[in-house]
Amino acid sequence: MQKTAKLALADGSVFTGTAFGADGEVHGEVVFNTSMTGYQEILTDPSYCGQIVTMTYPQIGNYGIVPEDVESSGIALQGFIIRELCEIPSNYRATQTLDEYLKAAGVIGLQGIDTRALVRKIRTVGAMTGVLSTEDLDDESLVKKAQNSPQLAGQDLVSQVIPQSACEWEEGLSELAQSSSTHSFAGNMIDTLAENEDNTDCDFHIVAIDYGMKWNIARHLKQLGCKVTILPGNCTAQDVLDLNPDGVFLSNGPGDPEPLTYAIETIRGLLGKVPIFGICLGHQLLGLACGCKTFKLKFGHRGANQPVVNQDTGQVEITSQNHGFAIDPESMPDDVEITHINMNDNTVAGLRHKTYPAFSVQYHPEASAGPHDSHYLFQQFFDSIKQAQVSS
Ligand SMILES: NC(=O)CC[C@H](N)C(=O)O
Repeated sequence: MQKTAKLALADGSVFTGTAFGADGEVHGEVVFNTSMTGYQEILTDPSYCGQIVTMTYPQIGNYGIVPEDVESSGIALQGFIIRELCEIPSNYRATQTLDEYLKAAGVIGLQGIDTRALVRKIRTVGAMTGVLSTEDLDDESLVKKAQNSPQLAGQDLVSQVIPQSACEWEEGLSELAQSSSTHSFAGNMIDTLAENEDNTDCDFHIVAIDYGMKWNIARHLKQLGCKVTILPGNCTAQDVLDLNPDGVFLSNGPGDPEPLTYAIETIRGLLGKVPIFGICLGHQLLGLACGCKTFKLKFGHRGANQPVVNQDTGQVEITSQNHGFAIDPESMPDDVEITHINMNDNTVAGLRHKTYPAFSVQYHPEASAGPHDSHYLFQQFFDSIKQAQVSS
């Protein structure tokens, strides 16, 4: 029998549809993702912690759930909203339906609402707090709860998703990922996998600081031929330096970067001592450590076809993105420069320190899901480590 579920937003609107996945009630910031595929990678991306995610693509679940395609050990997002759930997936790799997966993970799903209307509202008003419930179906009560839910800005959500302890990461890219990368159409980009042949003579040690890292990033770092040690996002600069790394990677992660003062302090303690590469939250934290400020975007960038222009080459990369905050270009000190710009709204998509070997991007070169145009950034990190060894 079909069960009703409702989404109420802080602006007073209520969307009524059908429940799938688990029962219950959650609150979070309601955001949308425009990717046509990749719902499993989105569900398991820890950067969505604290958010209720709506997919704009109209049918979700049609290729089921594949155990090898997860990006972390669980689901950190609060709730999942779609137009239509596919109940009979068609995929030889799938072992479960999306409905079964969300039920087992205790995540509430809502389907059958007008997701276009919801997305247009978010685009007009901005990302808002909302409540998703299968228990309380009273509109007035739900709207009140949505209005009283905590705002995402100002919270430290990283502490909810960082690993408990350090570990060594051993897994490279899967055969499937390698073959799809080799056959990608990013013809004029440096092919990371082909370049790896040259990396085998270098025994570099990369420390990846994990603020809620997507596993495909760790796989890419391993694929460079490096030893990869993962440290929890609350580590100190001394913890990192004690491992004597050749390079430090700063991961993606959830929420507002500004309250993460411990992470900013750690990065300040590493700047100039070791080459640094940051992705998404890692990019924002590197910017903050260099003296930049961040601000909240109206509704963020979440999707797999965000065009970014590389300021060095003039080439456009089609990128995978998931962020709600960005670096304020006005706040950029003289020793930091912009390397990439988002072509949709001209926001900062990449930066580099002018004297220290440190660079970062606001988007996701590891894709998962998304295009492979930006894989070259991993090799760029490797090359910056090599360069630092030569000049030291
Ligand atoms: N994917 C990420 O690392 C997201 C960064 C940050 N939480 C933001 O929303 O802007």
